[in-house]
Amino acid sequence: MANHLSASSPAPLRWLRPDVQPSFALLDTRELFERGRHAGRAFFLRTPAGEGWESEELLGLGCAREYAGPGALASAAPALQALRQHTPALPQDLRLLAWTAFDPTYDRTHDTTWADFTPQSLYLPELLVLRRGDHTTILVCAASEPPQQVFQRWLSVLDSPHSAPPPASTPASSSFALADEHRRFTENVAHFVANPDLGKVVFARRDARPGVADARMPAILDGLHQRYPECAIYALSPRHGAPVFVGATPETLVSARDAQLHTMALAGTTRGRSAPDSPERRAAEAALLASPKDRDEHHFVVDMIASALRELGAEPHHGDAPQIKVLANVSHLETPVHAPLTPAFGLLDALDALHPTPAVCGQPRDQARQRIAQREGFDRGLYAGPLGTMNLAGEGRFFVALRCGLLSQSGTLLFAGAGITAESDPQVEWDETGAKLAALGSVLSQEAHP
Ligand SMILES: C=C(O[C@@H]1C=C(C(=O)O)C=C[C@H]1O)C(=O)O
Repeated sequence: MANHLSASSPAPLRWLRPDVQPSFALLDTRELFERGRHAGRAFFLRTPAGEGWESEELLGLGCAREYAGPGALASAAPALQALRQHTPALPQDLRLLAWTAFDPTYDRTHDTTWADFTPQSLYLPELLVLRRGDHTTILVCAASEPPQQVFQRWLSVLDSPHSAPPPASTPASSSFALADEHRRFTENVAHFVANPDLGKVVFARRDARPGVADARMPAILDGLHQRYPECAIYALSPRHGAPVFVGATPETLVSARDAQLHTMALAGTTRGRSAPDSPERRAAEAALLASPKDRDEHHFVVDMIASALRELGAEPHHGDAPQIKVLANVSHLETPVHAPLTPAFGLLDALDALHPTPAVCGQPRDQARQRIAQREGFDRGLYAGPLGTMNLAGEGRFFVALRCGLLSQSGTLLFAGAGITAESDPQVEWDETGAKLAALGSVLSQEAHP
């Protein structure tokens, strides 16, 4: 179970690097996620090569130590330093896994969709499996039990293909009138356009899909990877039997590696209604590059990222004009932003300063976040929040959890949003969210009729 530690009580951690490759090391990481999630917390992340990183697959099972609750990420640095001091020779390749809700202060009283997910967590899993090409690293961390015992426990879970099905989980969509979704979203957009009192606001909406059979999880993760090879594919189940938050995101929130910080502005979207590289998609991308509405929407994000980094003491660099990021379902405007890291700030400081960018929230940020909480009508939970991993040297990669859904046996709740400015058209924005929902939606439909 998780133990909540403050920096002042840094109990030493025990760890183990098994010297024999266990039998499960031969199995697909997605299959291990499926087996492991029936026994405890499970986190899967497949990241593409880029920003100085090789592509890798990571699986974290269980939780040996957790820093949870408000400000968990922002205030973690001293706690981690204490942990390193009190646990000699902690391996550098150990990973902390983390997520933050889009709005950790959102009042969940009337919306229990995300009840299983603590709004913020930074934690060390009990079992970490890291795969890069043919190379697999396995690390075990233990808070109180001997690490060998923790390892044996996970071995017996992972060696058995017949994991017990989870108990019936909270029906993800039960408390919502999804029928109202179109009316609420388009009214929100129309209302904003009639009185554009902010530069930009991002409104989201949901959709539901039927449940998928339990054992289909590995196939869903594989389907996402096949269709979105340039995206980070993620799945998180916070405890035994909880719903699984799953998605394929194209958006890096922040990455720190080799003294360089990387982030991006990703905003401005075209559906193209056709395959990447088709003449029709190319024409839509040219129109996107020339669209003042999309360029405006994009520039809010570039400007905010650059000024947030400058406030941290960084010197950000980026190109003058956006490029096109092509995905199977949509194309986006993208501006990569880089900055040398300095001793004055680290990855978690940058994450705290950048989230939420106007790509998922709006500008000015606080007013936009308030507007979303007042008008959107549901808890975004982890949708549009940061999700990623970091090593103990402070290098890591965090993504914006987009193109996602909350899967339970009773159904899947999908989430997507669109940047709204004074020039927005409600139905066009609705259609854009439809194309974004299809990222996971199309893979789920394939899985329903394999
Ligand atoms: C909000 C989402 O996507 C974000 C909004 C975009 C836009 O408005 O054009 C584009 C990329 C993302 O930064 C989403 O996928 O739900």
